[in-house]
Order: sequence, then C-alpha cells, then structure tokens
Amino acid sequence: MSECVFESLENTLETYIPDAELGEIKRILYGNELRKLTLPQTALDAALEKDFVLQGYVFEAAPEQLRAPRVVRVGLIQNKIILPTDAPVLDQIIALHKRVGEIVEVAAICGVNIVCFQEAWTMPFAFCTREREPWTEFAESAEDGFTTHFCQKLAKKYNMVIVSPILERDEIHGGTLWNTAVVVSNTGTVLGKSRKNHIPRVGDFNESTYYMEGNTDHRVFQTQFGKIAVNICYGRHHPLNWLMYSMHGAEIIFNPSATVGALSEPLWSIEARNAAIANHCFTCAINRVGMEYFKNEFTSGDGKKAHHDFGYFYGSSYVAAPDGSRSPGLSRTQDGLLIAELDLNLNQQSADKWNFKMTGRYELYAKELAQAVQHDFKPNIVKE
Ligand SMILES: NC(=O)NCCC(=O)O
Repeated sequence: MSECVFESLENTLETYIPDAELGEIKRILYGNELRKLTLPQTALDAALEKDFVLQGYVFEAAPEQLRAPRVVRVGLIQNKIILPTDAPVLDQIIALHKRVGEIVEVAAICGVNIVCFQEAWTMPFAFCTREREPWTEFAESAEDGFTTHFCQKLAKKYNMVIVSPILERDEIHGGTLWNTAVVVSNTGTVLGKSRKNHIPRVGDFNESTYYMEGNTDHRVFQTQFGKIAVNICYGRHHPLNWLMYSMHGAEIIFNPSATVGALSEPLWSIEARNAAIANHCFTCAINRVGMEYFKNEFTSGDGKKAHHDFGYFYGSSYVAAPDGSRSPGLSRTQDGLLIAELDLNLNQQSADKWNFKMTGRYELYAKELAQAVQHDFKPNIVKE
C-alpha cells in the first residue's frame, strides 16, 4: 500500500477556502479561535532540524475574582516507528527512545509540564499479527522496566510529568501482559499505572490475543500540574469510560491511540472532543503516524485478502476543551509535537455554564444500569 499524501484537513481548508468564509468555517468546525502559542526560536529550529512538526495553541479561561488562573502546558507526541519491524527488538526500542527523547527535549524548551506519548510507543503496533514472537519481547515492567527508567530520567531532568503507554509484563501476576500507561511524576518517581479498559475486537486490531481488559478501574493521578487520567485508545468509543475518569476528578484525560484511516478517521475528531464537552474537562487525543509493515501476512476473519500492514496511521493528534473548542490536528503524515497551554479554570467555568454534572441523572442511570446488567432484565418498553 502506498504512503499517505493528504497532509491535513486544516491545510486544505487554508488553501482553498476564501478568507472571508474561513473564519466562520473554523468557528463552526473548531469552536472559539485559539491563540497560537509563541514558541522559542530554538525549539522551532530544533523541530525543523529533527524533522517534526511543532505547533502550539492557547486555551484561555475568563479571569476570575477569587481564583488565580491554573495554567499548565501539555505536550502530545506522535511519531512513526524508526526501524523495520523485523529489526532486533532492543534496537527498535532504543531507536524509539532516541527519537521520542529528542522530541521531549524540544517540549522542555517550550515549557511543557505534562507530556504523553502514543499507545504502545516502544514498539510497532504488531497485535494485528496475532503472533507471539517477537512481539511479547517488547513487554516491560511498568515499575522497573528499561523504558520506565528512561522516562524517569527525562521526567527528572525536565521537571515534566510523563505518560508512557507501553506493553506491560506483570511479573507479580504470572508474567501476564497488559496494555498500560505508566505515569511518571516530574520528580522522577513512578506515580502509578493505568490499564486499558476496553480491548478492541475490530478489523485487524486483534489485541485480545495478547492482553485482557484492564483492572485498574478509572484511576486518576494527582500531579503537581493537575489531576490527569489515561483512557487508552479504544476506550474513547465508550462515553461511560470517559465519564468515570471525570467522576474520579480528572481535569485532563489523555487518549493515547493507534488507529487507521479506513477504520476510524471520521470518528476521530468527534469522540475525544465530545468527551471534553460532556465531562467539563480537557481531552488530548494522540495517534501514531505512518505505515508499519510486517514480514508475515495476516488476516482478520473479515474476508479481506491476507496483508502485511494495518493501513495508514493518520496522526492528527489534537486537544479539546470543555467549552467545545479544539486545536487543529497535527499532520496526518509527519511526526509531531502539539503543545497546548490550558487554563484549567475553564473546566469549572464550563461546568457552571452548562451544568452537565448538575443536570446529569446519575442515580437514575446507576439504578437502570444495575437493572440492565441482570440476566432477568426487562427493557422498559411500552407496547400497544
Ligand atoms: N489500539 C486500538 O485500540 N485501536 C482500535 C481501533 C480504534 O479504536 O480506532
């Protein structure tokens, strides 16, 4: 399959829509216009030299009388894999560490407080193959693995919280595998981990061959820069999953993902954004980018011919705010770092305006859901 050439929706709009209408189109598609973040020239130069896109936006909140602004900078990193998928495992991991490390360095120059990488960032997204070897060799301890040590060093060096989604091997529980985000505090200590709650069974995403649904519930991490949660990839299709992170107090929910154009692109711009609106919080959707080829062909029981790749990972990482505004997406074709400056006061301001938490009928939902999961549930349908 050929590489992707369509760079981004935003580029096409900018190129073809007349200025007079572009403003209105952007307002309708993206909400309140965001100010561009002024980024240091050294960072812009480094991004150019290292060949990745660097963009920054500011999500402002109204000044308040009693609360100071709560400003935090988040960084979203999307990247291609570096080496072919049949290169030695450790070489692949080290090459990704090097690549992501140099992007984190630029994030640090830009004053980023919390950075999040893409899903299973230390490896190709090999779960389509359903083969064990060599993919299970990419699994590492969340608390004490090579990659976690790497992130701890970066976190301490740059005073940055790092969200590092990896394939986890849990030695304490029989060496089981999990799809896990490790949250490393800016002090360099491992704050904890959050496991993927929803495992896809769609198309080539045969992840249930490798790991089971997570058992860390809807954990929220209190960091120096705000309360954060990680809703890994497929969880973004589940509104109740977002809701529960928000119920536990998440102010920013990261959604590290790996998804391809033919499957999910029309859903991409809607789901994380809707979650930000519905839950009065910020959401950060991150997708990997590029093509990944696997030596052995695979099929997925969907009638498609055996193939060597997933199709195109379309990048397009973005940040969405509780007032419905969102940043433009990063490139569909290139590595990138998206920086967003968030005033977390916008969460409460949006909540006070729209009152979704107040008007939500949670007792009603809880009661009816409790009934709906019973085997003798009778749907409340009135018939003539
Ligand atoms: N990684 C993952 O869960 N992908 C599933 C496909 C999708 O959610 O778009």
